[in-house]
Amino acid sequence: VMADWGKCLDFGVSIARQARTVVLDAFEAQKVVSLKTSPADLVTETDQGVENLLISAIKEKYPTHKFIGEESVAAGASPVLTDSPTWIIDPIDGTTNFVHRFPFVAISIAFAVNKQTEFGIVYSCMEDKLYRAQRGKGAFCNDIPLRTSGLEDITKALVVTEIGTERDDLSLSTLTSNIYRLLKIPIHGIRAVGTAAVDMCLVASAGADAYYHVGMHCWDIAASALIVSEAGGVVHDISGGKFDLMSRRVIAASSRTVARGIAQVVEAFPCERDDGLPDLLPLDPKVIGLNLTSRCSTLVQGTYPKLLW
Ligand SMILES: O=P(O)(O)OC(CO)CO
Ligand SMILES: [Mg+2]
Ligand SMILES: [Mg+2]
Repeated sequence: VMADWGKCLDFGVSIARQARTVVLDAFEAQKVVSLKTSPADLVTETDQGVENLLISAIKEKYPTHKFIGEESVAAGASPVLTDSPTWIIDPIDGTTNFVHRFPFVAISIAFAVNKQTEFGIVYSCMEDKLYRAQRGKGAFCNDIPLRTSGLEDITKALVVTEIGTERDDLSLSTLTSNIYRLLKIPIHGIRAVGTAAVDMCLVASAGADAYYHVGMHCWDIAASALIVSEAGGVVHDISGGKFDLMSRRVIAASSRTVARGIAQVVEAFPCERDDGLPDLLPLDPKVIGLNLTSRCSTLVQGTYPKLLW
């Protein structure tokens, strides 16, 4: 007998709605911003607050369930996916957008059992779009069924990717040469919304034809990967092979043909797996604000005068 996790999904939706009100309340306010892995990898008190709110609500209802949460991992928790029921949480996907008030931020919640995603929820907060999918039961946005575009011809594709937070030469040159080679195919265009979860939900809802990236974490893409496949799309590794949730490499597309076309031109840069090297994220993020580090002071002071710093 296959377990039906529908009740769990409903609970996830109800806490995502609560969490959205916290995000909305904080959106216009001044934010205390800290750094994680790079001068462009930001976190705020709201990220941490929303994650705590979600995890404590789930713990109360399902005391035996496990968690992989972005900010818990940043604080030292180990992101290992076991066969136990596990909630994979990104409390704010699009923190840079959130900090700048660029109005696309999402709460991403996935639920996996036996390492298989059973449901995914992506709440695009400012748009008030609640995307969800349950394995084998389709994908929806605000209760409207979703279907990918089905596009086969890559030369007509609108492709979404992210710029990411890596700022080393190898990552940046791979990132820009990938975009260059895609544009040279040619394709219709490249977009980056600033939240991988929403990017992939755009593929699920046919606003875009494909998404690819190297360097996202499982909490960025777990929920939306299921939403894409339940909407009739395909989800692959960047090589075109089988998707691996912990590998940080993904192509989500309207069709196998478009996915293959992207896999042919896109290269991966080395990227530590989520389950292999938990020390990737430092335990003690540097608080900027008054304590500006020299490597980010120009960026911070010169570019974002409206913020707390
Ligand atoms: O804002 P977050 O959760 O760090 O995620 C980003 C990763 O670059 C966008 O998906
Ligand atoms: Mg994220
Ligand atoms: Mg996040």
